[in-house]
Amino acid sequence: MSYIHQSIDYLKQTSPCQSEFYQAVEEVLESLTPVLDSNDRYQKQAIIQRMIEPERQIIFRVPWVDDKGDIQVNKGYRIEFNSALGPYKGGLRFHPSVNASIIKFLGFEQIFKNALTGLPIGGGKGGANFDPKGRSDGEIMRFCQSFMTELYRHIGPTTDVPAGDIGVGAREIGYMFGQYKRLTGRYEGVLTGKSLLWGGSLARKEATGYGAVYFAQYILEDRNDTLKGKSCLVSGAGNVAIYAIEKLYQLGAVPVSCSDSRGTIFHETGIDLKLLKDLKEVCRTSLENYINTHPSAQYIPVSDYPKDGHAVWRFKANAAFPCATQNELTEKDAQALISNGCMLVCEGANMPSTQAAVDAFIAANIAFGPGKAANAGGVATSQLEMAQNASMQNWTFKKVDEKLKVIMKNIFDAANDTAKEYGQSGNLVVGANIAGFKRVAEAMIEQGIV
Ligand SMILES: NC(=O)C1=CN([C@@H]2O[C@H](COP(=O)(O)OP(=O)(O)OC[C@H]3O[C@@H](n4cnc5c(N)ncnc54)[C@H](OP(=O)(O)O)[C@@H]3O)[C@@H](O)[C@H]2O)C=CC1
Ligand SMILES: O=C(O)CCC(=O)C(=O)O
Repeated sequence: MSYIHQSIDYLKQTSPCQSEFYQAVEEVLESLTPVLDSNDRYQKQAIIQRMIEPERQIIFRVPWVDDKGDIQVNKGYRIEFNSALGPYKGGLRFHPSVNASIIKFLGFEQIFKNALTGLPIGGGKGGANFDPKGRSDGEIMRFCQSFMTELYRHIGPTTDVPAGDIGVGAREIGYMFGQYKRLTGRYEGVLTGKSLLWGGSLARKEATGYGAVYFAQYILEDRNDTLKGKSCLVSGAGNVAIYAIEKLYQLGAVPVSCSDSRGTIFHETGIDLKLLKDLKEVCRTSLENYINTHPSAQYIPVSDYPKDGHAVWRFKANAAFPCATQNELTEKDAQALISNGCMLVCEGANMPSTQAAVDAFIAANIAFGPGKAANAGGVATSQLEMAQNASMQNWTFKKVDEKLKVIMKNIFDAANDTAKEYGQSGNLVVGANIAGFKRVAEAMIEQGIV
């Protein structure tokens, strides 16, 4: 049995029932075969065994009182996965589906993503199985305060710096920061994605979506093409999807869809971005309401989705940007996109395509930007927020956006050049995994057996 398969077997025995985590690990390890075969230092140093085991896993009770006076209890997580390159860095997800498998897959992806940015940040992730939907502002605040009442002792501006993810935006970061400050008496850059009024960075809110579209632009540039005039399917209707749509418009593309957990909107003439922001950022309501303003758009409720996939990917378009959640794009969806002439898929979300879908894209020579490279603009800009906090500066939007573009170009070049170096030209999955891995592995070797 190969070294890689032994490692995966070991993982399955020691961390049972964590399918998303195995999926993320298998995808990375399979790409590393040529590196491991050509360099036995990594095997001698047990780099893979060390990399797939988090440095620290913190799991805690989050008790809080709802508006009816009833006591609720949730499960909180912070997985401090790898600090070879810097303080643990990665978001917090509040969603009822959160469990150890999901947080570990996200934390594992974060190690390589953060390495690709070239910035001094290690990988971590956290969250809770808390469902913010339908909760009042007071309930959200009490939950966030209770969550931070345990988390605060594990984090710090030079040790572990959480941020947002699904279900965690500026409001939740605000409540958590307030509680951290109250508990520690310190006003410091311990969280990113903060409000612009008190320590946030301009362009952080936009960075993941914008970054994914810049990444798509660099892929196309390399193929002597552009986004101009291209129809684009986008899934999701949250932070990443909204700002991907905004940047697509700015670059002359036509985003024609968005989706939330209840349904999909397809609007052939282009998504009404102002309305989308109003529905999701201001009213926090369902996309169903979109068709009240645009009766010519189509709304497909989840109950009408194909059994083996997501309605959004069954429409015809030139490009696709999955920006909602993991495994939202199946093999059948990939086949539908390919047969409808889609030529680019760029992942704004973390691991949105199943492994079979990724294999189908690579086999069909579709330009494919994997999430850990394409959506790294968010965490990279979080590091720019940390740099501004540490130096007590506020940079302009233009300055941050310019840095973001350069970082995304560097990530594209690193993944593209590494793919070529290992004889897999154009395969950015292999290129990103190897480039990220080597940076972390070399740092781990230099730091000894820890
Ligand atoms: N925010 C960031 O900076 C970064 C985020 N990411 C990744 O991007 C993705 C989206 O995150 P973000 O936009 O921040 O999150 P948000 O909470 O802002 O938005 C998530 C969107 O996806 C929809 N969604 C979530 N879960 C499901 C599900 N199970 N089925 C269908 N739709 C779903 C939500 O629907 P509804 O509106 O109904 O809740 C919402 O529209 C995630 O994979 C995240 O890990 C990656 C890098 C950075
Ligand atoms: O901004 C950050 O620190 C984290 C972003 C994130 O969670 C991610 O890249 O998936």
